[in-house]
Amino acid sequence: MADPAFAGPSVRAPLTMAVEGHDLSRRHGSHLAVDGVSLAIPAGERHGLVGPNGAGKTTLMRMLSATLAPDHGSLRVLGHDVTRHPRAAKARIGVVPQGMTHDNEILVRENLTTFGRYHGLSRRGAAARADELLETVGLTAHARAMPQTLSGGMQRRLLIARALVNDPDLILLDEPSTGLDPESRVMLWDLLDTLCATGKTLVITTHYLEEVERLCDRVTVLRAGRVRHSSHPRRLIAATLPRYAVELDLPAPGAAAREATVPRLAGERERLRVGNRLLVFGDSVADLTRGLAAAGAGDRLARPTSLQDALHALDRREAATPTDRAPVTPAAPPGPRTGRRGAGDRQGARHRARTRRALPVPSFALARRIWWRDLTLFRKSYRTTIVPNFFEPVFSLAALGIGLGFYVDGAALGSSYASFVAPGLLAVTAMNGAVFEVTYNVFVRLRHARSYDAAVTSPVEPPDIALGELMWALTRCLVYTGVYLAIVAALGYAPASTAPLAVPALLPLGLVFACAGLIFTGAVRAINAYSYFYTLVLTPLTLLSGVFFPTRRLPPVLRAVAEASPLHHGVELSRALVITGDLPAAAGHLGWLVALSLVLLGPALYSLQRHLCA
Ligand SMILES: Nc1ncnc2c1ncn2[C@@H]1O[C@H](COP(=O)(O)OP(=O)(O)OP(=O)(O)O)[C@@H](O)[C@H]1O
Repeated sequence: MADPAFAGPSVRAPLTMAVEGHDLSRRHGSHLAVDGVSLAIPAGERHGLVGPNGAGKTTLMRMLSATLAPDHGSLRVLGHDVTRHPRAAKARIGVVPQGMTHDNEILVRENLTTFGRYHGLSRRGAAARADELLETVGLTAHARAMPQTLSGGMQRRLLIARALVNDPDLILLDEPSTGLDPESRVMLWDLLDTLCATGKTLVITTHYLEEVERLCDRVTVLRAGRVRHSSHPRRLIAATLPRYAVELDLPAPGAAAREATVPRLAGERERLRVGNRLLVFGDSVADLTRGLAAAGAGDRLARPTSLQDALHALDRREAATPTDRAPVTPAAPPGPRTGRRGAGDRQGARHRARTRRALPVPSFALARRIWWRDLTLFRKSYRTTIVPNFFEPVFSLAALGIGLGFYVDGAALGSSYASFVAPGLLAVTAMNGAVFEVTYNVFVRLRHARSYDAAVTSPVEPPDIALGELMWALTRCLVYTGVYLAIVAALGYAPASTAPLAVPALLPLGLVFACAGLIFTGAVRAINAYSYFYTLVLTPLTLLSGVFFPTRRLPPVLRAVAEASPLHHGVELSRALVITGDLPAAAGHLGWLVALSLVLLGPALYSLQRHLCA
């Protein structure tokens, strides 16, 4: 826990405000998704965020979770400036996202232990916390299931458990009850009540407004990225409509015309048509009931006016008013404005530049947690991945080095053809062992499974993920080259005493290709693009970089290209250590590979940033 990455203050000072956001804006491309929102949420409050689809709720929630920086404005969450200290904020936040962002490659319980590790828990601590939370959300019996085999409601409960792993002070729930059965919803509400009783702050977005009435101390209504109203739900209702409502059906078509035919009820103060229903509001149940009886609709019961009714009424009034209405209750005192639109655009752009999140420095401690997650997966699936990686070079050596080599005059090469090919294939093994992990596997986690989306809601940042995946790629490189070299040595094709050095010496070659693969992964949109990477880059390199024949046999231009390639340097490095024991030659190639890997490392570490935190 000494690593500053797990940067939550060890003593949690009492806070009065959990969220303080001033004039927050965020664009997605040209679309202004959040537009000048100010939000002040006291610690311990249960705050609802509601609004129609596309209102900007999720975008705002992502800002609160410190995974998306505002373009403009200032935001402090739990006392931390989220653009400057996102890790410290995230260490104390729990996020239940809208989408199912489980890690579908590992078990239900491992999802929780892995996430606990991202939050800095020890292995034992993470395991104990996982068991406790599985019990809390009623998933103990499914601990060893794969997440995608759970029902939708159970998967959502798993997301809720994951959000609680770090015992957060602020819990952000983006539509948490979607897909839950009524019993699970009540269970969720009870759980949230229990959490709030311990002083936690909740921010919840939902389309179930009765949930907001039931759960929230305050509701903020967003529309088109702006705060329209912010108030206690019951105060908002009381300020908008009379206390009671009755609903009458207006059969379609022609509902609008039928509305006019419904006579005014006794006790009616206001009416509102919503679809094919007419809502009639009054201050007294007795008066409305009498009015209904008089109108021949005595089977209808008056009910308390709901938040949904109030929002319908407010929408209607706003639509009927040409200018924007002021909010019923301001959300928070607006912060210093710096010219958000019109003539202020240039100033806004300057401010945007200031509020952009600084690129985080990768944390080795957190990268190690990503590496550990990959190891967890590998322990389960190694039987399927190990075969191609271990045996492909061995088969190539048998077929080409030994089989085809029978017909090749070794005198021209200075050794048998098999001895010539064996160290070349060692370099190819290092390249392939490293590159596969950061291409297909990372692509799927980034674009399809979206498991990294979950990781970045913990203190893990995109460069930590990139570094962890590079470390895992190098681990594979080390294991595969080590085993292959042992086989080569057993067959007598590694005569030099320096041969064992080839395994660590080829790590920079693995790093070059892992970095290149990761940069490619950050750039491509479709998985099909890898066929170009493999067919047009890796295959020609394998065939032309001196693995199977000396590059001097190539035409001059092709030879110059082949000899500049990192694989060629890896092949020559491998031969120098495995066959001739020529350390100065090996050092030259090694230096070249180290230099190239250092050049590629920076872009590789930040290759996932724009996907995950932008
Ligand atoms: N990554 C993105 N790229 C481009 N546009 C986006 C992106 N994310 C959101 N938007 C757009 O920003 C607007 C606000 O989206 P957001 O998801 O924040 O709304 P929401 O209120 O959460 O909607 P819903 O209730 O449907 O979840 C929408 O118009 C949406 O299309």
